[in-house]
Amino acid sequence: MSDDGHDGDGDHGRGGDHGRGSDHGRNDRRGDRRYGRGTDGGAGGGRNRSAGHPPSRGRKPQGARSGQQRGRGAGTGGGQQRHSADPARQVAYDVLRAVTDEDAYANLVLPERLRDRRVGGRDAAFATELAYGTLRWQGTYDRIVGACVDRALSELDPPVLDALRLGTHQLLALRVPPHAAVSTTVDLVRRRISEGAGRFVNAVLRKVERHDLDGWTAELAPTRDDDLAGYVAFRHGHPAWIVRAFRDALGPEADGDALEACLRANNEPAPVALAVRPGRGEVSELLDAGAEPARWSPIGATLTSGDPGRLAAVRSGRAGVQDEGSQLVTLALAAVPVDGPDERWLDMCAGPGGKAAVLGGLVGGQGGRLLAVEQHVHRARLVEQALSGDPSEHEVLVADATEGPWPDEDFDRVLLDAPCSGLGALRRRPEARWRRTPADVGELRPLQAALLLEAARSVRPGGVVAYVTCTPHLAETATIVDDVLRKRDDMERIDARPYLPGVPDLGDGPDVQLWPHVHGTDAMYLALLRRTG
Ligand SMILES: C[S@@+](CC[C@H](N)C(=O)[O-])C[C@H]1O[C@@H](n2cnc3c(N)ncnc32)[C@H](O)[C@@H]1O
Repeated sequence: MSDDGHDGDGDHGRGGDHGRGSDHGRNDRRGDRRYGRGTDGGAGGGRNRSAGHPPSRGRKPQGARSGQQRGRGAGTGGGQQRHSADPARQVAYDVLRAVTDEDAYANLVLPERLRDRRVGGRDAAFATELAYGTLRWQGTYDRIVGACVDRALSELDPPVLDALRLGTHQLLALRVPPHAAVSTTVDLVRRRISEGAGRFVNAVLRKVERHDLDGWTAELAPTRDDDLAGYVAFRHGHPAWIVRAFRDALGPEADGDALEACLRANNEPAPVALAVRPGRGEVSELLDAGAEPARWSPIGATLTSGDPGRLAAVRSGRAGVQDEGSQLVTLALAAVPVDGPDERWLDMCAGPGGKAAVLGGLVGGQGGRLLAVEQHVHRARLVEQALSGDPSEHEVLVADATEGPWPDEDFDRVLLDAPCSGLGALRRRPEARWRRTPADVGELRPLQAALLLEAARSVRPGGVVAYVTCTPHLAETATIVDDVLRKRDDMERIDARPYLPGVPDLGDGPDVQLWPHVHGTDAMYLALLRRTG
C-alpha cells in the first residue's frame, strides 16, 4: 500500500475504513438467483453452445464438474471451491465479487487473492488486467450487456452480472480469442454458480461477441458531434458526469482529443513512483536499486518493475511510495520564499503521512518543527509511522482541523491537502469512478472551504498556505479558493508555476493543475496563497 494519501489508500475523503468502501452501502444480494430461471431464455433466445466449446485454457475434464450447483460458492471465492486450472480468471472474478458484494477496494483485495490462490508471474499480470480493466469499463460493459438481455440489469444475480462483465472485457478489450473468452467464462460460472447460470452467460456473451467496441459504440453511444461527453464516456469507460468535470477543468482551449487523451490515461496503470524522505534517504540509493530518476522531482524515482516493498530504503522508511505530483506540490510549498522566521510548519490533513514525511524532513533540516494533524486515529497512526525515524522535531495530533486547538497566526507554512473526491487518481482506483457521485463533491465543498478558512487563520502574515487536492473538479479546486479569498481580503494568490521548476505545460496560472496525460502524474491541483496582513 502506498503511503501517499492519494495513492490508493482507499480514501480520499473523510478517512474511512480501510479495505472496504464505507461511503456507499450496497445490498448484499448473495443467494438471490435471478439469472435466467433455469434456462438461457433471459438472453433472448441464445443457443446453449457450452457443450461445443473448443478446448481452452482452464477447462477441466467434464467429469470434474459433476454436482454443478455450487450453492453459496457464487460469493467471493471462499475456501470450498475446487482448485481451478485457470487461476488468473478465478482471482479476477474473486476481486469483482468482493468489490460488488463487500464494497472492497480492488487494489487492496487483489494482492490478497493472488496470495491466497498462489498466483504469480504472468498469471498475476493477467489477473490484474482482467480485474482492473473490467472494473474500469464497468459502465460501458453494463450498457452492452443490458442490450443483450431482456430484463433490467438490476434483475440479474450479481455474481452472474460480474461474470458477464468479465467475459465482455475479454471479448472487447483483450486479445483473448472469442471462443476462449466465452468458454472460460461459462466454465467459471458453471463451477462457481450453476449449470443454468452457465447457459445464460453463454447465450449473453454470444450476443456481446457480435460487435467489437467500435460497433457497440456506434450502436449504443451518442455521436461525438451530438454529445461529446456522452460519446467519450461510453468509448473510454467513464461516467458522463466525471467526463464533464474533466472537460471543464481542462478548460475552453482543450479539444475533444485532449479530453480523450486524459480519459485514456485514466485507464492505464500508474507508474510506481518513489520519494526519498529528506534528511533520511538519498535518491542515489533508489537508482542503485534499479529505479529510474523521476522526471522533475529532485526527491523522486520511478520503479519500472518489481515490488517497491523489496527495496531496503522503502522497508526502512528512508523512502516511500508517492506519486510524483504529490512530491511536486509538497516541494512547491517548501520553496516559496517567506520573510522572517520559517520554523513552524503545519500539515492540517496529514493521514496517512506521505507529504508529512517530506515536510518533516525539510523543516527539520532548517531547525524547525512540523505539526501533523489528522482527524482519524487509525490514519494518525500511519502518520506516526511515516514520521518515525525522522530526526526532526514533529508532533502528530489527532484533531478536527476545522477547529484547530492552536492560536491564530501560529505557523509560517501550512499544507492543506484537503479531503476530496479523488477523481485525479482514477488510475489507481479502478472501481472508484463508478462509486463516486456528484453528491460526494457537493458534500465535500463545505468541509474544504472550512479547512481553508482555518488554514488562513493559522498562518502568520507573510506566511504561505498550499491548498492541494487530488481532483481536478473545479467545484473542489479553484472555486473553493475563490470563495475563501472573497471572505479573506488579507490573503492573495501566488503564481505557483515557478515553484515547480522544469515542469512543462502548467497553463496560465496562477494555480497549477497537473494531468496524467500531460505530466504522467495524478491530477493534482495546487493553489499557493500568501497572508498579507
Ligand atoms: C487527501 S488525504 C491527505 C493525504 C496526506 N496529506 C498524505 O500525503 O498522505 C485527507 C486526509 O484528511 C483527513 N481529514 C478529513 N477531514 C479532516 C478534518 N476535519 N481534520 C483533520 N483531518 C481531516 C482524512 O482522514 C484524510 O486522512
